[in-house]
Amino acid sequence: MANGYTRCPFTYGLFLGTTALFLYLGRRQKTKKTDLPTCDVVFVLGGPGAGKGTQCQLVQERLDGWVHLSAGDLLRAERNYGGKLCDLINSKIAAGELVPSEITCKCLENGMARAFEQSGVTKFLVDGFPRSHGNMTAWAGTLAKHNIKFVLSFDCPESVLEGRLLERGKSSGRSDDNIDTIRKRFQTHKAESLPIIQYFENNGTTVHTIESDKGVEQVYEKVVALF
Ligand SMILES: Nc1ncnc2c1ncn2[C@@H]1O[C@H](COP(=O)(O)OP(=O)(O)OP(=O)(O)O)[C@@H](O)[C@H]1O
Ligand SMILES: O=c1ccn([C@@H]2O[C@H](COP(=O)(O)O)[C@@H](O)[C@H]2O)c(=O)[nH]1
Ligand SMILES: [Mg+2]
Repeated sequence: MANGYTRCPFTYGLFLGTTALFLYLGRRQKTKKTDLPTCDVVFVLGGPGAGKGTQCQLVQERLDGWVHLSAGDLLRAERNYGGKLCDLINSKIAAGELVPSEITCKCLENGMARAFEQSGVTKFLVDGFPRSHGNMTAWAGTLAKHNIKFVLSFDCPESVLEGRLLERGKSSGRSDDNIDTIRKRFQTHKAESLPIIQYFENNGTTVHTIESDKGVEQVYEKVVALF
């Protein structure tokens, strides 16, 4: 039987689109927190497989108050949620390229807000961000009030990184832990992320560089001395 929607597919499409947008925004609203206070932030950088996640986890477990937020993990969670950003995030990660900065910053902002809401924490190890000048600009737009204590940069030869990621790829299930994407991630790191270290050094933010081709506990000894 014909009704208004079958008679006018455009109106029907508009109705569906608007409903989907409201549902999406409604879901986002639940995780949005507007009264996040000024927080302490340490940016943890380094090539793919440099040990950012491993060391941040140790700091979170062993030092009081610090919370690990991996930009990559937050993006993977957003992708897995399956919202309208899913395909874009998925394709960028699988290609070893960077996700648009506004999306990453929104994920970080929501992640910080959630952690604050849950346990009142205000000290964050931001792992794997910023990775480009665009990331820096987006951070300055919405997250500038936070206090960047210092940058922790892990340095490790590419041959070691490649071996670690291939090994991790046997069980990680990550779409980017395969040799082609690993090499693309190295390129992205050199072209877009390494210049950010230089940027911090030139602009008065302290950068601590630690060689991470040592054992996990040896690296941790150097890391913990900075806190
Ligand atoms: N110091 C280390 N010595 C040997 N293996 C390590 C060391 N640190 C981390 N690893 C291993 O290397 C792999 C990559 O480590 P991790 O996930 O911490 O790196 P990451 O910098 O977060 O990488 P990505 O950028 O891909 O997320 C993991 O399998 C981890 O167990
Ligand atoms: O700030 C960021 C962090 C990550 N990405 C994308 O995610 C993958 C995986 O990041 P890991 O830190 O290795 O978990 C990365 O290759 C990018 O595609 C990003 O775009 N911006
Ligand atoms: Mg990681």
